[in-house]
Amino acid sequence: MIHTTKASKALEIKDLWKVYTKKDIDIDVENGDLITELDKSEDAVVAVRGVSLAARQGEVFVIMGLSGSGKSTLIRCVIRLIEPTSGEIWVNGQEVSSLPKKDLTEFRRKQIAMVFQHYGLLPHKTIIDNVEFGLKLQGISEKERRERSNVALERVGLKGWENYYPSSLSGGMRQRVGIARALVMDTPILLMDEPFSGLDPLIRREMQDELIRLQKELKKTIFFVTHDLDEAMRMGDRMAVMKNGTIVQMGAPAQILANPADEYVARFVQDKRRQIQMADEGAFVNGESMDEIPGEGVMDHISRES
Ligand SMILES: Nc1ncnc2c1ncn2[C@@H]1O[C@H](COP(=O)(O)OP(=O)(O)OP(=O)(O)O)[C@@H](O)[C@H]1O
Repeated sequence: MIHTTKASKALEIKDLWKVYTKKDIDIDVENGDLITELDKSEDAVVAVRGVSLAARQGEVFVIMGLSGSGKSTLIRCVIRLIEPTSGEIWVNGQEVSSLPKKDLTEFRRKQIAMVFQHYGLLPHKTIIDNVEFGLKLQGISEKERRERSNVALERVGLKGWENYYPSSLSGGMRQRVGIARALVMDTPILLMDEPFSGLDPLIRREMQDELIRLQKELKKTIFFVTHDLDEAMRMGDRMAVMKNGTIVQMGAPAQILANPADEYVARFVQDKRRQIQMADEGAFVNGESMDEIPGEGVMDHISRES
């Protein structure tokens, strides 16, 4: 069961704003007139506007939205790869937003590992060297590095591939290395920015299953960005839908599907609702039994709502 006490919040974002500006200017986000000005200006982009959310320990929290809605900016602000304009970020009781720069490396090392869409593997290093690279930077002994990297590679199903180079691996396998590289750091939180977007649909599905399996085993808190509703529904315990820098709806995927808050969300979910309605009538979609489609209990919600 998921508890909602303060202590169970692994990651909390409070009223976060990010305004990209060409010039270095002070921005008071409370000043509505200024924000309206900036929205019109060609010299600024208000990418995230007043986002608040909390991911609970051990849950997969998905951020979904169309391209340009602010997902990547938000997830990068969490580890301050991008500096927020204002707002607070709390990770396991620590305020990240006010950490001095010198303490950021230590914070990232202990708390959060990130997996990107483009795996970012070092082409001239072997798979095992890629996986243990972060540990090496931390000065961990070679013996421990090897042991931990072997465990991580085994977890993602790449035992036996230690001494190959990234160029010998398929896209799916490279992303497994990306995940192993994050797991080996042994952080309680994983940030994943469209990690499976570049993969073929079948491989993507396989990777989603793999991550769900790993999640059950390791119980990490995962903050997962995607623009794909199917993926959001498969992966997410809860999800937030972003539009133009704000969260327009947040909740369990089944609830959102059943009761979209506005037209934007409704457009996202309409195909899925149709699929589920067809499944209820015993249909198959894309050759797949609809039993495979996640969101148990959704039809109950839908029929109650419609
Ligand atoms: N470095 C930057 N400088 C200026 N504007 C930026 C910068 N990075 C992103 N933006 C703008 O901020 C807005 C949000 O972009 P962001 O990449 O966070 O959205 P996204 O939902 O992740 O989109 P995508 O899925 O395409 O990556 C967009 O209008 C984008 O053009």
